[in-house]
Amino acid sequence: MIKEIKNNHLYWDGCDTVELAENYGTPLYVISQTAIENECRALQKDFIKKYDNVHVAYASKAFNNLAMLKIIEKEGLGIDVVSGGELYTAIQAQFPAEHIEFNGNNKSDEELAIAIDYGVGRIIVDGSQELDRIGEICRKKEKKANILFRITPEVDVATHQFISTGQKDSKFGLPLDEEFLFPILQQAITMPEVDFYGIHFHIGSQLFDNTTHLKAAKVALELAVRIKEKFDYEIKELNYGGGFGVRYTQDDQRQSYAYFLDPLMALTEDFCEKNGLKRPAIAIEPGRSIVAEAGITLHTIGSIKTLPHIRKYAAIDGGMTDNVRPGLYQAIYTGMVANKADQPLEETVTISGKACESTDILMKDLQVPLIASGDIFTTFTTGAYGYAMANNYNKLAIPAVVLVNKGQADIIVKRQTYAQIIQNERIPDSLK
Ligand SMILES: Cc1ncc(COP(=O)(O)O)c(C=O)c1O
Ligand SMILES: N[C@@H](CCCC[NH3+])C(=O)O
Repeated sequence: MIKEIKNNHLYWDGCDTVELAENYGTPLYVISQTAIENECRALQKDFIKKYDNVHVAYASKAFNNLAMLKIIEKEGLGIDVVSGGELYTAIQAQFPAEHIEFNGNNKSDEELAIAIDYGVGRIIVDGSQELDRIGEICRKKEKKANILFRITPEVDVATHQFISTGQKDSKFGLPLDEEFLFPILQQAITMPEVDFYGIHFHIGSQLFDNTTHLKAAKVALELAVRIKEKFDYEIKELNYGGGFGVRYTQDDQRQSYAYFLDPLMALTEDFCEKNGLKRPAIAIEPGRSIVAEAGITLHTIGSIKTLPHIRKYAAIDGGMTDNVRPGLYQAIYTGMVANKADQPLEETVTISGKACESTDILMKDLQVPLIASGDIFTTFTTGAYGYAMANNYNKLAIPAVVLVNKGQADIIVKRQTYAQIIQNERIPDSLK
């Protein structure tokens, strides 16, 4: 049990969250190592050990730091990175190069050069000019890169439009039009600097229905057939992306990995057999599903305001700076008062952040015990895209992250200091 209630306090992976707040301060991200390991082990069981020639690249954008990458490596998964910064972190964590996949719709020459020098396992090409630039860098360095092309499978998914990525009009992926796509594929097949592995898609995030993955897989498989017909070339790998939804509220019906992956694998095997293709390696890139539910955020309640006949606001010592998702995607979260975990729910409050922004509302009209300044407020399911999207708006410091594991707690990211917030600022001589 990751979540437990003992002595009126919320415990997370064996640690008293009220004590954590006292010891490390708030806001504080608390991440359960056990919960992350459980997700990785579910992927091992339902995918890696169940099927031949498959692998998982954790989409590290969800939560990327040295400790997390060490857990992922220990659990036998690879990673996906999308920037020089994420790649740098992976290199510092000594993450094995061959298990790194490099995505991104605008990789710079510098980023590509670092990736090629380190020898990353795959580069997912997402643009017609990128292939030339990879070729040039590889030529200069006398190296060869394994590449896939990210395509736009033209499926519309049931999620917030801001996190859907596979529709026809998208900044991600290459369009399917053969006139556009085939010359680039031909170039990849003939270029000595790259090994053309295959096709990649990622259709969106926080998905609960497997049918859109299936539709997109069919599009990718049909493309594999067209590539074989046209170029007499069989692709070696298909990457079906991530996007598996998690529980933010009780309304979110989380599905197992098998619910998505079994039909995907069945479709793939069946399609390949019927169309005379050798079944390619299959990769997936889950981010959110590995880490979201492992994480909570602790805040201290400060100012409490009652607007007569309207509502009661309780403000926390963070907000959209440590969790931008409610403001950005109208994301709904659940929470509780960690130091009153056993007490009856007696009032309705709206939890607001402290940023100077009206959209900085974390939860609207939440049922809580009688709330008081100094209470420790917990938000659940903040492990993915919480710390990862934290920002310094209003010059608030990025919170610390503590890793908890069966009663042990360890800081894995220190709280940012005010001095660190302004460390790159300078006053020009003309203003001195
Ligand atoms: C290319 C790619 N792969 C994987 C992911 C991970 O998605 P999720 O966190 O929903 O599993 C994303 C982000 O949405 C992505 O853009
Ligand atoms: N940042 C998004 C997920 C990434 C979507 C784009 N790849 C979220 O918090 O839901």
